[in-house]
Amino acid sequence: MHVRGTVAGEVDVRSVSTSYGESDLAEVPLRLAEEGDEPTDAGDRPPTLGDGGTATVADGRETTTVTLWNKWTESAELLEPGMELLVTNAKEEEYQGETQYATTGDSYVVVEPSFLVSVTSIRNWVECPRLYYLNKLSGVPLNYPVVKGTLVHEVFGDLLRGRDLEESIEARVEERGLELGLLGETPEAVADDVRENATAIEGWLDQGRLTEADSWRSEQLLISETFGIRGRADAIRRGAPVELKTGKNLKKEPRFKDKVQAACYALLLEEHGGDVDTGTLLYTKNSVLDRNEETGDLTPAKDFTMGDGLLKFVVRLRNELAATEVKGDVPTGYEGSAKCEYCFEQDACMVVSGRLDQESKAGQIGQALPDEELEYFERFYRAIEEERREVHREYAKLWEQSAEERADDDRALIDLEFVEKRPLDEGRWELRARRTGGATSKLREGDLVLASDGHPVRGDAELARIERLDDEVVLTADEPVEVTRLDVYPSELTTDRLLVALHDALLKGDERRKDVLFGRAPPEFEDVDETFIDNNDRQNQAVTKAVGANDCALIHGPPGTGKTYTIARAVRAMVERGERVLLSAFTNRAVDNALEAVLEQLDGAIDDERVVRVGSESGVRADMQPYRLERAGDPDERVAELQNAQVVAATTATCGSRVMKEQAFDVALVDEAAQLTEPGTHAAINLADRFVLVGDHEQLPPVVRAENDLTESLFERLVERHPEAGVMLDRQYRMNQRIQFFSSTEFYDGQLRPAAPEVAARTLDDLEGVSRDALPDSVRNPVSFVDVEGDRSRYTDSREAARITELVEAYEAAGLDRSEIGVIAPFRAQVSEISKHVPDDVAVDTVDRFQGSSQEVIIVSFTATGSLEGPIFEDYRRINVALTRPKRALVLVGDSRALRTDPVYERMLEWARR
Ligand SMILES: Nc1ncnc2c1ncn2[C@@H]1O[C@H](COP(=O)(O)OP(=O)(O)OP(=O)(O)O)[C@@H](O)[C@H]1O
Repeated sequence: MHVRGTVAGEVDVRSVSTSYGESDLAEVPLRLAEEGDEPTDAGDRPPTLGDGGTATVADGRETTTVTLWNKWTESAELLEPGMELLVTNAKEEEYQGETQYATTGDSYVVVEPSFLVSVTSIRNWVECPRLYYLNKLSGVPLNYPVVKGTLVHEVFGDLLRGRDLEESIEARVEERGLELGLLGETPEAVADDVRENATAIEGWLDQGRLTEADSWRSEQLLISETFGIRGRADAIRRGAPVELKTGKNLKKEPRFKDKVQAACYALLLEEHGGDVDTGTLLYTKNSVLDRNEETGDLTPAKDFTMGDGLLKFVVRLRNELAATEVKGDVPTGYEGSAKCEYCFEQDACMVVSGRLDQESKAGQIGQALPDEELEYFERFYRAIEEERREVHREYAKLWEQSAEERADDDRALIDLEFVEKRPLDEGRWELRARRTGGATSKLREGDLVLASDGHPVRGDAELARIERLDDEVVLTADEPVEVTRLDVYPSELTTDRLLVALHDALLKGDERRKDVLFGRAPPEFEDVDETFIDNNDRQNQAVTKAVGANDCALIHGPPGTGKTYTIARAVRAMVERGERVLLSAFTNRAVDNALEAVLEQLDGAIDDERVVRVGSESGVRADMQPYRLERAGDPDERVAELQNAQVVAATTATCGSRVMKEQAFDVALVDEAAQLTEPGTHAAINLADRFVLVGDHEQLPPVVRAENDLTESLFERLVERHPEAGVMLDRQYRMNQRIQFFSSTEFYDGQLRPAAPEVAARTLDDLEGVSRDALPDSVRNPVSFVDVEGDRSRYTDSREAARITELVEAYEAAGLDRSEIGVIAPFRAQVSEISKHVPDDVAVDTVDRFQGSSQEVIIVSFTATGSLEGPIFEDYRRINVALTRPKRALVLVGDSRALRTDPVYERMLEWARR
């Protein structure tokens, strides 16, 4: 029986005498999880307690005592009230009329099981908890051993999938052309190096194949909901894990930390029904060594027996890590037994400890950062870790939510009909499935997803890339899965990069930059005596500031005010001054938009080859593909392409990649800066001497899961701190004057004005073949309100949807093309509801997907009836975005009685009905 619940009080740890001698025990008061809080695995349900049995009832749940015996007391010592605890295979005991539980010889004790620790983290932790922390802060750098290790792993996977050795080496080395170029390596030398390692693998595989019973699977993504561990095993042979190490090991036994890693996979496999009693470590370098020079055991493959004791030890290690993270503690190194004098990272460790003024076993060197910087670091470290917890909750939803719930939440595509699996040339697979029903989802072409045969955790699942997504789904994956379901794969990559950006900004950051960021010095500007834009004063001022900034400039651009145009003009001016420019933004779409405008501005001012777009093939828009930096190929050529580029465009996330982190720029221009968290902004501006942030803090805030310091952008903070560094663009080129009015008064102190009379006066009549006279009276004006008494559902409104369908038809009848109409709704459910009724070429979506774009006509569905609990669009900034998308006509559809209960919406109603 599994017992799961929340620690409800202090844990009592003590020793007692038993018939076996002295034993340790810990008594944990536990508030049991209710049935239904738990995954619905039959048989493993939490116990239902009978009437009489239990001691106290808190929060309507039963509190009981769970006794953890012997070594598990180590995990018990980590517990604090409020933490989650899971005990597997517990036994039930009656004590003074109360039902209690205790561990048995088969039990595992898991602290915070929903904190999903990666196998790599556990491996780092066993080496040294402090090392684990340092790795988190500084990320994986671009260096040859790392790249070589990746290559050898890739070739190993290829060999297992039956690819020819030479073909694999050649292809894999070619794929990493750019990285190898940056490292100054030649393909020949790298191929030799990889070949040496791979030969060991091949030889060993050939031996292995002698046995009939050998069954292999290359890489497998495994997630354990019981142990709270996830990872990707290099290979599974006859159900047991095989781990590849590119180093040497001359001992008979695998290294302890490697065993720990293999044991993690064993736990994962056992949860998936396996029974694992051995593990294999393959030290590829061993086979290269010269027998005459080295003594010891040169066999590359080392098997070991996976005892129960090791598996339990690994779970305790994991518990240590999870408890530390959940409490928000920083490891000191004293938790483990590693010796600092043997550690390669000792110096780095001391520097970080010294600068962040942290206790550490290695000691400290150097001077601590100023207090405000330390406070900033700690605040954001905590915020990022909270964000990570939210990502972990996303993982937990993979098993906590039913397939239908996930589909409704837009996190999965379910009920696919498997069509076929087809082997591809490189040993990979193409998987095809048909969509049944018209389900929409967040998933997009190019996304990495969990493809499964029914359940992403309990079934057969593998990471796959969506190649095509229409009526049919086409995926590529390393292993064939009979796919019937796709799930959004939560990723910690973004969180990891935020942490590294924070670390780099504070610990490697320039002092002058930090003086400005922390308000210790005002930003400085050079005089620039040149007119860049002659028909718009503020735009001209903005470019002047951007060009003349020694530190930073801030361009505040309300909707349609020519932000992109201004950025492009500034980039041209910088390029003409011979500067190297990084062009960045939060989304790929914004990067491509800005780049398009820059190319238009540059118009031959520099060679096309000197403009480079860094991003994945699926992320970059089709018309920008010619500028996309190809990663594969000849290292020298690839690296020259990047180094010679004078303008490099990439998302802020990509700016945190290993390749981009090696680049340096004179200036970084960041669009959509108000949508970026502070560390997210650092990722881009860390790479440049000066920076220009462009955005609008009255539109969408940063996209984060947790509610904390990450919700305010660096842009917004700096606009407040250094108003003198900012310029607000005030002329808009988009909206009819009536449309613009509400947003201008409500959000921009009435400062926003039409840039020209033609803009102010634009109506649908200007469009060819469109006549407003053909429209119903109620929507003839540029702004109108259509009152619909709602249907009282929470997230949908069928009456509004029906009315919107009629409106779309009316616009069409008046001569408007359907693609000129956009419909915005606050909830995904209402978006689906409306999409069912209106034709496909009408864009229907939530506000977030409309930011940065515009349409001739926008219809907003408010989806509220009766009373409002708060702003419908969560945040007034969202309504600002919705109302400023149209150029010529805006129709608000909603229940006026509900809207009137909120002062902002009430003013909006007055305006719309005027
Ligand atoms: N100074 C200018 N002179 C003439 N046209 C301009 C000027 N500035 C901007 N425009 C035009 O106004 C339109 C909107 O400009 P742009 O796309 O740069 O706006 P934006 O502020 O980036 O929009 P959004 O708020 O959606 O991000 C474009 O067609 C652009 O060419």
